[in-house]
Amino acid sequence: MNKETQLLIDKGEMLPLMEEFYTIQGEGYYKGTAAYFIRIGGCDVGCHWCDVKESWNANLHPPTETSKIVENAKKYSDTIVVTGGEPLTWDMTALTSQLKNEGLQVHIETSGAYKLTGTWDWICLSPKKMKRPTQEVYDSADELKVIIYNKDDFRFAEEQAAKVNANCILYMQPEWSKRDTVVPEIVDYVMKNPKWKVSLQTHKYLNIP
Ligand SMILES: C[S@@+](CC[C@H](N)C(=O)[O-])C[C@H]1O[C@@H](n2cnc3c(N)ncnc32)[C@H](O)[C@@H]1O
Ligand SMILES: Nc1nc2[nH]cc(C(=O)O)c2c(=O)[nH]1
Ligand code: SF4
Ligand SMILES: [Mg+2]
Repeated sequence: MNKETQLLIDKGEMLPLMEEFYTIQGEGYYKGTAAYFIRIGGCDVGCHWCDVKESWNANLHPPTETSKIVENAKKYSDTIVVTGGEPLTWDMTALTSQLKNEGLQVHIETSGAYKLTGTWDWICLSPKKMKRPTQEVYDSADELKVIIYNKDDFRFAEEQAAKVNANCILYMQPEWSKRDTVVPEIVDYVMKNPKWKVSLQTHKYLNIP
């Protein structure tokens, strides 16, 4: 990559764009809502069950001008979900300020592992054991979405719930490959601990992106 491109990426004026698609938000609070997804490449958190491992290597995704991403996205939806990869790998200031200038609602899906940049209407924090979220993300998260893969994840979920702000909505979401065993455990847990809600990856049941 040439120096000029690297400089623009450092400033958030270019981003490694993996894919973009108009779909229905499948997960969490906005489940069922039409939204345009911008998936930015690059993540070194390393979840072994990650369902988008192709996103991890940023070098495989073309550096794309942030202004072009915005010009395109605004044609599709009033609600934009920025995901990845881990979007907070990059400076989200330019992307979100341009999306906000277009009057769009801007949501993020993040592990919270890196510095919180950008202006967000909705922050979905999905914390990971390997790289813990920053305090700023705990303080700003609108929803906490803990992925349940095994029994220890219930303990981790409570640990994370103790760190988020009081208004944060709490979700447990089954890890997809473990859903048959984990869903009954989540159902039981949520009935016993009703501060939690269930989130499913409904797009996978609907066979949409
Ligand atoms: C692919 S991640 C990208 C955004 C960010 N890196 C993060 O982890 O929040 C988007 C969402 O999918 C969740 N996710 C990834 N793989 C999953 C799986 N196999 N089953 C259930 N949820 C999964 C993540 O926890 C996160 O909430
Ligand atoms: N439909 C749909 N909803 C989603 N919610 C979060 C997703 C993500 O990968 O960040 C996702 C996704 O990939 N597709
Ligand atoms: S943090 Fe997100 S993108 Fe990165 S490996 Fe974990 S689930 Fe995948
Ligand atoms: Mg997904």
